[in-house]
Amino acid sequence: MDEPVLLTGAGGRVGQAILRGIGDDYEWRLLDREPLPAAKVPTGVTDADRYVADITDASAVREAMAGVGSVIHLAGDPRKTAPWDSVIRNNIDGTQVVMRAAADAGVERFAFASSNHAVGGYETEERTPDLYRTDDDYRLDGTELPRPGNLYGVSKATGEALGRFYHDEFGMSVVCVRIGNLTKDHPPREYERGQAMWLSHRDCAHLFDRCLQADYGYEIVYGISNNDRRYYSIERAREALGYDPADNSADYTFEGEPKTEGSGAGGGDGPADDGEAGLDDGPADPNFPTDPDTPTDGA
Ligand SMILES: NC(=O)C1=CN([C@@H]2O[C@H](COP(=O)(O)OP(=O)(O)OC[C@H]3O[C@@H](n4cnc5c(N)ncnc54)[C@H](O)[C@@H]3O)[C@@H](O)[C@H]2O)C=CC1
Ligand SMILES: O=C1O[C@H](COP(=O)(O)O)[C@@H](O)[C@H](O)[C@H]1O
Repeated sequence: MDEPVLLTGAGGRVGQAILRGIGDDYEWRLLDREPLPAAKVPTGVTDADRYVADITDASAVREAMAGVGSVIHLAGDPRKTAPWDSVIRNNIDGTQVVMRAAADAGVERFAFASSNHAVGGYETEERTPDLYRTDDDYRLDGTELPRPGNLYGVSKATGEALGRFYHDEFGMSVVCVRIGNLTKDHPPREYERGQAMWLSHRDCAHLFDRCLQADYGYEIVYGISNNDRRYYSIERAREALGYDPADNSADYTFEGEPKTEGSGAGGGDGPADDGEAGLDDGPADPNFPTDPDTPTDGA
């Protein structure tokens, strides 16, 4: 696959985890409404391949989309407390603009950053906190109906429905990745839910790499590491995409320290953050105030 890959939201946490892991493997078009500092851009990406644009700007998105073979669409408001006006604009309208431009440009593969919050409503009082524990065998596998627990989750479920539409009507291959909780170097600290849905940086890069390589029609998969604690199945991601995660939150203490000194996470494969030097995390989007109850440590 030699055509460029458009990455929206390239300057954010997920975008940087992807670029740190597979930044040298593709010809990128990077789009973000915030200008990307050099430290966030892989070597080899020219100024001409960097787009400072809002995803609701259809003509700017079409310009960035010209000649693109695949899209990873991350840009949006990531806050679970995001108000309706923001999710309507950034997550729903923005996703419609990006998917429409992709379908019109004949894009082959489209990976959409959905979220655990599209199904947060399954975490009922009766099921929690047992759900987050190793000995509980309840699993969501992507075939269940969306059950958002907030308006942000509604916007992600809507993005999944838009993907279904663009697959059925335009033949575009679409994978919706219900991302869990991405943190760098270690799972979320002292947070059972977060440890059950941890996605390490290297597993994140590997998963989106598979989204760019595999053959699929329309898929909904869960984007978490190979955690012992889990209530999301990763079987569909394995089968449909060839996802083979390396990390497991069980390799860390509840406080986030590696259990085996010197081995890092993943059973001796080196530290979980084994990405390229030169790219930094940077702040999350300055336009969106941080969720008051979201741990930002290590993200
Ligand atoms: N970080 C996580 O653990 C999870 C993230 N996600 C989803 O993954 C995607 C990326 O999330 P993060 O990287 O954590 O967020 P982030 O806030 O760190 O990055 C988002 C990036 O998108 C850009 N952006 C936002 N709205 C835009 C717009 N209208 N036009 C152009 N650029 C825009 C921002 O400038 C920022 O660089 C989001 O869609 C989020 O909902 C889903 C589940 C978990
Ligand atoms: O969709 C998202 O989910 C993660 C995990 O949710 P949380 O409620 O356990 O914090 C969140 O950290 C991230 O900001 C959000 O985009």
